[in-house]
Amino acid sequence: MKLYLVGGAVRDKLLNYPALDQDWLVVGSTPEQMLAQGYQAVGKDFPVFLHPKTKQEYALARTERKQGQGYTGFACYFAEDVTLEQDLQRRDLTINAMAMDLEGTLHDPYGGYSDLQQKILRHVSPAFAEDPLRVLRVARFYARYKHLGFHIADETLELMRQLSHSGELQHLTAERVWQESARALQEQDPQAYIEVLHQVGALAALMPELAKLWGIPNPPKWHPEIDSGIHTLLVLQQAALLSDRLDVRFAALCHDVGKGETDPADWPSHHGHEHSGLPVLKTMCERLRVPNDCKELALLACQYHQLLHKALELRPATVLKLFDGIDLWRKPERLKLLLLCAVADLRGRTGFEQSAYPQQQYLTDAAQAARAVDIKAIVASGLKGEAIKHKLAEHRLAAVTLVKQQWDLARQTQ
Ligand SMILES: Nc1ccn([C@@H]2O[C@H](COP(=O)(O)OP(=O)(O)OP(=O)(O)O)[C@@H](O)[C@H]2O)c(=O)n1
Repeated sequence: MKLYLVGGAVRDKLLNYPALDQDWLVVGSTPEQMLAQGYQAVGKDFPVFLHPKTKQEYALARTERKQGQGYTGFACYFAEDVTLEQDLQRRDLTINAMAMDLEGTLHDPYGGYSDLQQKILRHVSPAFAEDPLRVLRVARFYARYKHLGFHIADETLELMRQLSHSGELQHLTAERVWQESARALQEQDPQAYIEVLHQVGALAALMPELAKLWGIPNPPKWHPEIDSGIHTLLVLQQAALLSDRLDVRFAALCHDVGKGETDPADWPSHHGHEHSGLPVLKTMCERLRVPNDCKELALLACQYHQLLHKALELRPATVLKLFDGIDLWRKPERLKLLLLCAVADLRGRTGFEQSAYPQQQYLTDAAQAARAVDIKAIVASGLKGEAIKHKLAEHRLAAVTLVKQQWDLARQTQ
């Protein structure tokens, strides 16, 4: 039997990019031989084994043929006679279809090295279409390597377009779509993932609530970029500069879904989009089985982003209502995360990329003052039940009022 390092590990080694895991390919072996050598079988559908010591993955060379629709319809053939070239041919991109043997020799039958040097994401063969998730994978690799100058080959974009319009994406499970999207959102250029999905029609198939935003105008005074879809991409880009967190990036992506609900007669204004977006976003998150932390932050960003922008004009009582609404008291970190989305929302407009956002410091100061109110002292004063709640609210209001007075004074003297 012969062993090869394959896939992402080879690609990232040649790119000098940090690789997370190492996948090995075994040519000329059988499950029985692998088990006899102490490997542990883990693959349910494919012949994959864990090395007894390193626990790295070793897969037997295989060919695959799609049967029927969706992910589960695969006929997988593995036997001692499956060659390296055959196994590499069933893979998605040429840069993922290279192998390196234990002597360090590169095996590259499909031109992966040349594509890597020319920075091209190109599919290996028509077998690409056998797993529609690959449309999302290519967009994710683009989000990862765009800053290095990579682009997607025209013929691959065309294939992605055909797959997206064929209805095949509808057969992907929510788990696979979310897993791929979550990984993509954590890449260096997450907006590039959404942009490509939109370009090939995959966004309309998987997240129509977001795809709908393209073509919907905003007032040019506040949004020189005008289009709500372009704004969404810019906001996600800014969010990625501000935070590595998936929940923040997802919330930034979704904050404006309500604009898709505005009556075109009211364009370019979107009065009330913070509220009209909520049921739409909830449906989208439930369909995609978005984890609760991401879903909750996205719903709050949708509901409160406008109020955060107006923070400096709000009465202290309204600031407290905002704090109640986001449950600042039990989840203090939320305000910080929502403010990151709000900063991204402001800077995600052409010409506003460097804008200051004093609301961030003001609300941080107000929250700190409100949270510093000593509940124990109120309880110790002998008050009971509702009276404690009222006194607490009174003290918090006084604390926020003081912060507001200091801020107003500072702004007047500037
Ligand atoms: N739908 C898929 C999934 C995987 N692969 C192949 O399996 C390899 C390993 O897949 P995976 O670990 O998912 O991706 P990596 O390429 O290792 O990338 P990452 O760095 O994102 O893990 C890929 O390189 C590719 O050759 C594929 O062709 N089609």
